[in-house]
Amino acid sequence: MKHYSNLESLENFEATVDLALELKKNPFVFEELGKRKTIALVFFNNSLRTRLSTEKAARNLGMDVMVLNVSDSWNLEFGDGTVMNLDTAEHIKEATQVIAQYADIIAVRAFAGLKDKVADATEKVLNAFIKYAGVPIVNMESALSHPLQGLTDAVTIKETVTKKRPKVVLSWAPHPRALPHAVANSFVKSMKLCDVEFVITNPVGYDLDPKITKGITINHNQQEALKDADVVYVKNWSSFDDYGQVTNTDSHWMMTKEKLGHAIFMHCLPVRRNVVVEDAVLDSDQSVVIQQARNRTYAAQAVLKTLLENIT
Ligand SMILES: NCCC[C@H](NC(=O)CCC(=O)O)C(=O)O
Ligand SMILES: NC(=O)OP(=O)(O)O
Repeated sequence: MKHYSNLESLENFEATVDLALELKKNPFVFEELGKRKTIALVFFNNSLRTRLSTEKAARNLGMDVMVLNVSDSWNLEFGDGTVMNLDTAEHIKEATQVIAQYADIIAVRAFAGLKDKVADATEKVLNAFIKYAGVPIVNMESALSHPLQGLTDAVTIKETVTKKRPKVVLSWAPHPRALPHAVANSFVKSMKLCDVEFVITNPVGYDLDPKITKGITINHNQQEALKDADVVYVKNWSSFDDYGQVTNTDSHWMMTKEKLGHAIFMHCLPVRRNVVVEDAVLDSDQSVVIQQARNRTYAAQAVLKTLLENIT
């Protein structure tokens, strides 16, 4: 694996899930691997979990860590041949190569703009790093995917659910803001790689990219979809068809204790209480959201270990 840009980058998904579970038991066994190696974490957007868990993962492997919030740096230009006499002070071509002078691995977070479907699909920021930096790149949530989260979610289900071929439901929830599709996309891809019965439920007009959901049951009736679920993963996303728009805020789609039944509750966090999910769910033993956040460290560590082995 040269870069971790999406879940397909992994040569062996199942082995990586198992590696993350091993690393959770013994986090420091590879602490020599990353010695004298540096990772730069570059953020174009906010973060709590990804920022801290990726840093912790790198430190567990003996790496040095640097963090750059792009909002503290120069305004970046992405255009080709632009006459840069306006607001942008530095071109992404120089910026990526310069960061690579200080870092052996670069991890990048750059969300979808949600204004232009075609533009978001080009993964402009992630791909610029891959094209120009010349070092391995890790996706910390891009326009279309959040593969560190998708990997974590498979790890969390594997360690929590003992039932063979459990029923997993991805259930859309309302949200006041337009949110990206990345988390949902990577969860779908992750579940396609796991031995589970997988169903997606969302309102009409909120179907995810059909190229990603191909072969998966989408049920627009939430009650029907949730029947006999073992795992319920809740997430909001904005409309894909009416790209980036919030066309539905129906609170009936909020997850409740009653709807959850006997299932465990998952969410990538951050989550809006009593909008996306009611308190009674988050405050119950059925919620594994904190365990999920913990597992982010070991999923990131499995990815970084694999990348480090290829550069040493
Ligand atoms: N990285 C995990 C989720 C990040 C982002 N959520 C958010 O922006 C929530 C912000 C809010 O609730 O205002 C998303 O859905 O992709
Ligand atoms: N789940 C997740 O990626 O959280 P942050 O956005 O806080 O990093």
